[in-house]
Amino acid sequence: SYPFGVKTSKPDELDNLMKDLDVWGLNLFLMDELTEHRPLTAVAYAIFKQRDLINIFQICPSTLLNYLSELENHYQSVPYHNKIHAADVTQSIHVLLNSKALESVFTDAEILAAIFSAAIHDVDHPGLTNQYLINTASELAVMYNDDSVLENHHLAVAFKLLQKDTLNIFHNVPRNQLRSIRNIVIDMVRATDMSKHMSLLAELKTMVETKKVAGSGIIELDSYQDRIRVLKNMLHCADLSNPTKPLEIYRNWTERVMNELFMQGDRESSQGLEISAMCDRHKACIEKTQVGFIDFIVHPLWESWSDLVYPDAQDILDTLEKNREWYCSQADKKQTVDKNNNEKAQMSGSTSSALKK
Ligand SMILES: CCc1cc(COc2cc(C(=O)Nc3c(Cl)cncc3Cl)ccc2OC)on1
Ligand SMILES: [Zn+2]
Repeated sequence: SYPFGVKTSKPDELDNLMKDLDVWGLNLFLMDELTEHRPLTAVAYAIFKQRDLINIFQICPSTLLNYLSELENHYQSVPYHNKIHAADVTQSIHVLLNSKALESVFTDAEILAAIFSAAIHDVDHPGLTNQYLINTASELAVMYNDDSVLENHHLAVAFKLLQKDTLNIFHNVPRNQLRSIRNIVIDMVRATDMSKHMSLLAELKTMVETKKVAGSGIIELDSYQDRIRVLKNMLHCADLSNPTKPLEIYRNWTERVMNELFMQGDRESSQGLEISAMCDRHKACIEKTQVGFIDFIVHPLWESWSDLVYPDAQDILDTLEKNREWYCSQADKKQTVDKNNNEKAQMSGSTSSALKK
């Protein structure tokens, strides 16, 4: 049967899982299984329906399903930057948009742009970093002059698909409104480039310091610049949300992203290139990498976001801090094991040499 626009052999289980569409920590790996590997189409369609975007923008349901399906087909089967990640970021931004502090702050067009941006933000990702594509003078790097190469490519692929009449979900959107939606989407997806992280976080911190709040606790965003700053940071937070999810889900994402980075390291090694940071499967310490990732990137960002929407993101921040402690204890445990093994190796080395004498 076809509930939520996708085929499933387990309609009741899928129906049950979809009840958690608004919950932080929805299991998108289970969603992938129950939708027979169409998690993005199922999740994005359900969100469009729940937010009434289909009626508000007069979107033809079959065109929406065709577009989402085609978009999903253009996600490559790489370990991390695949359609499950796209579904995860789409569902995550959907939950962030529901923050009480942001209630009725954004227009329907801004909400449409945000959900659409999340769904498309990594389409046709090759499982390689911008730096690798630049270092190897790849087609994409030449096409985009080494500037946010992947992010520009994701945008171009997603908008190219819209040029087909059977896929153009914006067919009935007034031209000037489509113009502003396209500008927001381009700004948001370009802001997922990790090289923009520090400037994006600085903008968020400034907004928190100068935050204007109505009596109700709802944030007031007067200028377009402020609104787009919040939307860019929102997608960036959703993109960096793995460490804030339930531990077993987080650990699955860690395994996937490290596999993808290690595969790139293997390629670099076989091409005689220097292996990029974190990409050497023989040297990386996965637990330490995650603790560093949280301490230097993820926690600073989520601490600022939780200040902006205080107190709506407290539980998310708590989970992040608990997960950090778990990876830290794992790193310590690994350190102890390695130390013991080294001591044993030395012991056996010294005893065996003593025996030889
Ligand atoms: C900077 C420290 C660091 C950490 C890692 C591996 O950990 C992770 C890294 C990322 C991660 O870097 N994701 C990412 C984003 Cl948000 C935007 N553009 C490119 C990428 Cl690769 C997403 C999830 C992770 O673990 C669950 O690689 N480098
Ligand atoms: Zn992403």
